Amino acid sequence: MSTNDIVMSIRDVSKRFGEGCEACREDTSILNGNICPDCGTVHAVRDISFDLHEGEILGIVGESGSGKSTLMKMMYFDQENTSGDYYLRSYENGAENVFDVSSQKKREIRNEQLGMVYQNPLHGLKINFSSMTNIAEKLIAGGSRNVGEMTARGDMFLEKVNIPLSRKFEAPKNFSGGMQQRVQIAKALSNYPPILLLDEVTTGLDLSVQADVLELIKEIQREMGVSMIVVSHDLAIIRMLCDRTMVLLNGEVIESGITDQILEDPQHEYTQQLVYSIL
Ligand SMILES: Nc1ncnc2c1ncn2[C@@H]1O[C@H](COP(=O)(O)OP(=O)(O)OP(=O)(O)O)[C@@H](O)[C@H]1O
Repeated sequence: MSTNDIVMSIRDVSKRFGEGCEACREDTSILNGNICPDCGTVHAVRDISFDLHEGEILGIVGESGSGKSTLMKMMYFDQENTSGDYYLRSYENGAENVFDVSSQKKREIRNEQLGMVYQNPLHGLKINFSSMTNIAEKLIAGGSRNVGEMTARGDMFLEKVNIPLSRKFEAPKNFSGGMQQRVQIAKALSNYPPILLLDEVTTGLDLSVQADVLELIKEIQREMGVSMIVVSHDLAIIRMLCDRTMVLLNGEVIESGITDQILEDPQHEYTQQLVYSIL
């Protein structure tokens, strides 16, 4: 990592499901979509590189199966990469490939330097435990021990995401979908990670609830200056939130740049279809 304001660098990252064969490892142009016609290996993510800058929101857009979630899971160590490098400014000032560090160090990075908000709140929350307990769990994992401080931090973040404090000891299973996402956001932010990863966080919510959650994300970015990666199949959401955007198709980046430029002058035929579909 070189430039000072880069908080994350991804270099030539790939993920294959399957061993691959001589044919598809040497020449990915033989793939049918992202699948090798000879051996059936899925090339879910192929040689992706990008930088995330301090305070920016980077969008990753593409249709179902294009590799968005797989890429996000690798960044949060939910999934192992097949090849490539991953650098974080918050870890050894970007000098070490964090794909290669021990599993204990990866856990520390997850707990202290990254926040993740999943499409399905069941993946990010213990749905039967209270919102406050969910936040405390993340804080303890990040090294906190002082109960008073943890409670104060929990209150602060629940208020920030508009969860009434009168309900902080209630389990999120009793909450609406929008409220569950807001608790997930509070939990993900509670250790003040420099980077927040958001994977299809408004998919499945009513339009008005979706708008509230998107507004909250923008507000948090403005207030806290946290850098974000937003994955969505919906270009309208990307347009609302993201400074820069990468378009994925069959595991590859086919276009990237300033979001407004991509929307105004899409170069790739697939991006043109995406853009025209929201006009
Ligand atoms: N565990 C797995 N085993 C085999 N193939 C997988 C696995 N996980 C994902 N894939 C394949 O990898 C490709 C990329 O999937 P991924 O979930 O990353 O796409 P996506 O763009 O996030 O789609 P969606 O929006 O539907 O979640 C798909 O072809 C998918 O079938």
